[in-house]
This record gives sequence, C-alpha cells and structure tokens, in this order.
Amino acid sequence: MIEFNNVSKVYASNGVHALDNVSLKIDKGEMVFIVGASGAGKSTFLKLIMREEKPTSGSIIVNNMHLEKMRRGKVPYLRRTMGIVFQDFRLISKMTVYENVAFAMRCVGKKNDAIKKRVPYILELVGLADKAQDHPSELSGGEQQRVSLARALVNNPEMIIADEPTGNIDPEMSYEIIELLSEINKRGTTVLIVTHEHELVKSFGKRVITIDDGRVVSDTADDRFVVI
Ligand SMILES: Nc1ncnc2c1ncn2[C@@H]1O[C@H](COP(=O)(O)OP(=O)(O)OP(=O)(O)O)[C@@H](O)[C@H]1O
Repeated sequence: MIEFNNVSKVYASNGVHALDNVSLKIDKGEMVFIVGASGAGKSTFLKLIMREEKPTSGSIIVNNMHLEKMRRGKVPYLRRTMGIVFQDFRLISKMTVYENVAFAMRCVGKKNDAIKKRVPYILELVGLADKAQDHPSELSGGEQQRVSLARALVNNPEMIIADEPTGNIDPEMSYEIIELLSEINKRGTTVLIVTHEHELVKSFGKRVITIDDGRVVSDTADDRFVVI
C-alpha cells in the first residue's frame, strides 16, 4: 500500500519543484499506470516511493513504513518489499539468465536449496525456461526485460515498480511485458508502471494517474477528477 499526503519535492541543487502537494492512495493488489510528459515528475514520484529521495514536505507511507522519518539503515527493509524493473534491464552480462535471477536471491541470503526450487519456477512464469543457460547478449530486448522482471519477482515482493519497462523494446514485445505484469498483478502483487505509451495504457483499462508539472491532474480512480 502507498499513501502520499500533501507531498512536495523541491530539488535543493536547482530549486526545481518536481512534485507539488500530491495526495493519493494506491491499495494493495492494484495495477496502476503513471503517465505524463517528460519532466512532469514521474521518476521523482517513484524515487520517493523507493526512498531514493526524501520529500521536502508531506508524509509518505509505503507497505506500512513511514518514509519521511525513515533512517538510511532501514531502507534495505523497505526495498525488500519491492521488485524494481528498469528501462535498461540492468542485467549482469557475464552471468547466465539463471544466475542473474539466482543472484537476487543470494543477495538477500537465500540458501541454495531454495534457489534451485524457486529460479526455475520464476523463469517458467516469465516464459524463459528454455533460455536459462543463455547470456543476456544472446536474448532479444523483450526477453532481457523478462529476465529483469524474473529477477524483480524472485523474492516474492509485495509490489513491482517498473520505470518505463517498455522504453527499449519494440511495440509487440511491449504489449507482452505489460500483459505479463498484468498476470503477475492477478496473482496479488501490486504493480506500478511509469510509461509514455498511451495506446498501450488504454488497452489495459487499469487505473491511470496523470502527472503534469508536478501535480496529479487526473486519476481514473479518484472521483474528484470526474468531469460531469
Ligand atoms: N536529481 C535531481 N536534481 C535536480 N533536479 C531534478 C533531479 N531529478 C529530476 N529533477 C527535475 O525534476 C523535474 C521532474 O523530473 P522527473 O525525472 O521526475 O520527470 P519525469 O516525469 O520522470 O520525466 P521523464 O519522462 O523525462 O523521465 C524535472 O524538471 C527534472 O529536471
């Protein structure tokens, strides 16, 4: 669950008001698209959720943790509740697909037995069981993004956060990635996707939050934005 109460973010280095008095709630199990023009504040919104940035004012609760007061040492506990998918995949090129996903489990101290059971299951889920021994360079963009998704999912996070997950892949593959995220959402994981792809967003019929110039200007789940 995510709750923003009157959140503003001003970057101290240049005085840019990236978010201006944002209040919203995203419930557990929702799938939400965040859209808006370049520079609107979408990445800042995600960075605040991940506690990569702190708000200048307002309060933020994510998965029952109060982020504006959170000490640095506690951030890893927050991050363990979320799986993050990046536009540029961020896979380790020397490792196979299997190892890339297993590595995420090793990082949180999982034992070999658990890894051997879980990684093949997750690779099957994202449709990459037959690519387990390939290296990222041998895969298409869409396949690499599916590895990145497998890695985000393998520790069973409460939510998946995807920042422009289709930015580096072709339109057909993009649809497949969002479809996969939608399947994952149906299994109970909260999914948050930042994207520029309006057509894709429309075809899924999910909640859409539009940010413009640091403000939420439309939210399909919020009655305050319904125009009569
Ligand atoms: N670390 C930073 N320091 C200073 N200003 C920043 C920083 N990050 C973002 N900004 C500024 O804050 C505003 C919002 O940026 P943000 O990256 O959140 O937008 P965005 O909607 O994600 O854009 P894009 O779609 O291009 O990624 C922009 O004016 C940007 O220049």
